[in-house]
Amino acid sequence: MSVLNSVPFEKYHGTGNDFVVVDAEDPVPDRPAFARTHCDRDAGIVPAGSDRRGADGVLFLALESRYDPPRVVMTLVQPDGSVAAMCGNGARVAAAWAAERTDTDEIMIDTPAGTRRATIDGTDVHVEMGVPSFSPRDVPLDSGGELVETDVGELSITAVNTGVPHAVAFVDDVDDVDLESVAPSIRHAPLFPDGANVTVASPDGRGGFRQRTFERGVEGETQSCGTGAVAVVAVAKRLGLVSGDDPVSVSPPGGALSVVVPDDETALLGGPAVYEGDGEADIVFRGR
Ligand SMILES: N[C@@H](CCC[C@H](N)C(=O)O)C(=O)O
Repeated sequence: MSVLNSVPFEKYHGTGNDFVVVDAEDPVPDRPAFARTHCDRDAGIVPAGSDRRGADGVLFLALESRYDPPRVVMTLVQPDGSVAAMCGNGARVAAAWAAERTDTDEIMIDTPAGTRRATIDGTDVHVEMGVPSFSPRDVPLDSGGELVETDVGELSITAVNTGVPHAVAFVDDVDDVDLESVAPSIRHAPLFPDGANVTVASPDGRGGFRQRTFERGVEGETQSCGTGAVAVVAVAKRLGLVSGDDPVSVSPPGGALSVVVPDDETALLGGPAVYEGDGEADIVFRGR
């Protein structure tokens, strides 16, 4: 491993889902190596102003401020070096970062899963997340039909794509699930040719849901997952647990999100995006 130089970074989190943010104008030749090294929870970077080491991913953001509304191209490189097609909390962070630089309250975010519109209101950011799909081609699933309340590993799951694939299981109490132990066999099940994020949800007693997600790419549980929160409400609607177009509160361990899943229109994800601190990160080649 050779360290040649450094780039400025900022750190943001969306309900505890935390990201190192690097301006794509600053060249980082080996992005997977950079993400593997700096996201490490034991040895990764700590920004000035924060004591949380490492991150759930690196957001490389390319701002195109000549457009109205301004656009930002978002590339999320995860701690295992993979690139995620979409990230709900990452998109909220990308919008907050771009809004800060353009003094606007509306941003278009270009992601591998499509272009998403975001609106900013103080620290709250709402992102249009697209229409969730249960189709085997979209999830994707190695199956002739949709996967609804089907036993896979130790959970009864429903598969949905909300920008990335999720296997969602409703349980009595999310705290009773040993996620690190039950999730990997589902995350790697041959049924999911691209793998899946594994999300469990239980009623919060107030009409919303509690949520926990084991993330592909992080290969562990995160404090929050935005595509997972949308997946919870999409599956809840599919199973008849909720109806209508009203916002539903979804609470991962890191905070509270607001989710709207209309029948055939784009879903909406809302919640805070918070600046944590900044610093300089070594540029790393041939990372672990
Ligand atoms: N934390 C994200 C999801 C990131 C992508 C996921 N790990 C994958 O690879 O599918 C979110 O907030 O949506």
